[in-house]
Amino acid sequence: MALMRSVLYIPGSKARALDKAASLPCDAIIFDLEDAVAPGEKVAARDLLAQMLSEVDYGPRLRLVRVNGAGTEWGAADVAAFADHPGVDGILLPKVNGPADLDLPGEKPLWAMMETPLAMLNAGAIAAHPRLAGLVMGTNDLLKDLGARFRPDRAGLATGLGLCLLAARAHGKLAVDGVYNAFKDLAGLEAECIQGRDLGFDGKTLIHPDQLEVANRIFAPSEAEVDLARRQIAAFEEAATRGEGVAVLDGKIVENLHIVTARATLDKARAIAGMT
Ligand SMILES: CC(C)(COP(=O)(O)OP(=O)(O)OC[C@H]1O[C@@H](n2cnc3c(N)ncnc32)[C@H](O)[C@@H]1OP(=O)(O)O)[C@@H](O)C(=O)NCCC(=O)NCCSC(=O)C[C@H](O)C(=O)O
Ligand SMILES: [Mg+2]
Repeated sequence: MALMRSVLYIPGSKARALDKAASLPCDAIIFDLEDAVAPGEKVAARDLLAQMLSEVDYGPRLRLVRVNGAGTEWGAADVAAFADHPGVDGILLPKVNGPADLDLPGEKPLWAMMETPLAMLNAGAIAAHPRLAGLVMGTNDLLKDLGARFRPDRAGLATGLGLCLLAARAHGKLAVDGVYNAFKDLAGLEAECIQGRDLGFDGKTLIHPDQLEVANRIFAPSEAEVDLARRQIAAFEEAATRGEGVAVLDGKIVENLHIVTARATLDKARAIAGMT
């Protein structure tokens, strides 16, 4: 099972952070060449990143490179540098507007930043692209393009978040929530992680190592959820021995669909345990 609870952005220009990431408890890393890297550092960052990804062992962490957009002077060379790089698991494309933006050379899985109004309207077609592995919300750019304002309840983002989740799930793809900018405000991050988890996201993109613990905890099944999943499966199997298709547990019905969720919960808990 692909764990994506915590997905940490690291500027491709920062050698110290690139090195440090190999020991950080994140499920995935986005090595960023786009917004986190100043124009004057783009070429040097690409070279540094290519070298680090050849030399550093990032263990089980999924390694994604966010390249510059196709319309920039760096985009094509970024794709060429990483399309076949053995240290890279996937390419993350910024400001994707539609499925044609995913027609790239190479065979690596592609990830799409969902951060423009057009991407929201084309979310289904983007998620259906055969090379697309997952969607990553770019909530800063989306707020900017919508002319909306940040609010703790993320009302301005609700439609976009919902459309992208629907698209991802309709096509069996992963969906990762956007970043929480105030990286010292861990209580605010926790509230936003809970919201994203309850909407259905697989995890959260992060910008600072201090945010990892919150995302790893909130996007993992709790002990109570694991216990409930075990008891639901036991109750359902026991009902099945009596020829019944529905069990009752804690005053609530348990049907086959709940068992699918219960098994997924246990699979996720096992995958997390296997990481440590
Ligand atoms: C936000 C930061 C600029 C803060 O940097 P800094 O003040 O240097 O942090 P600290 O001094 O607290 O750092 C402590 C140590 O941790 C390492 N560190 C910091 N950040 C990272 C990181 N992201 N990954 C790995 N390691 C990190 C420092 O090197 C220190 O290490 P040491 O010296 O050994 O103690 C900074 O955190 C940062 O640059 N974050 C990433 C910003 C980024 O990537 N932004 C782009 C992605 S978000 C985006 O683009 C939005 C999206 O597209 C949208 O539209 O929404
Ligand atoms: Mg963005």
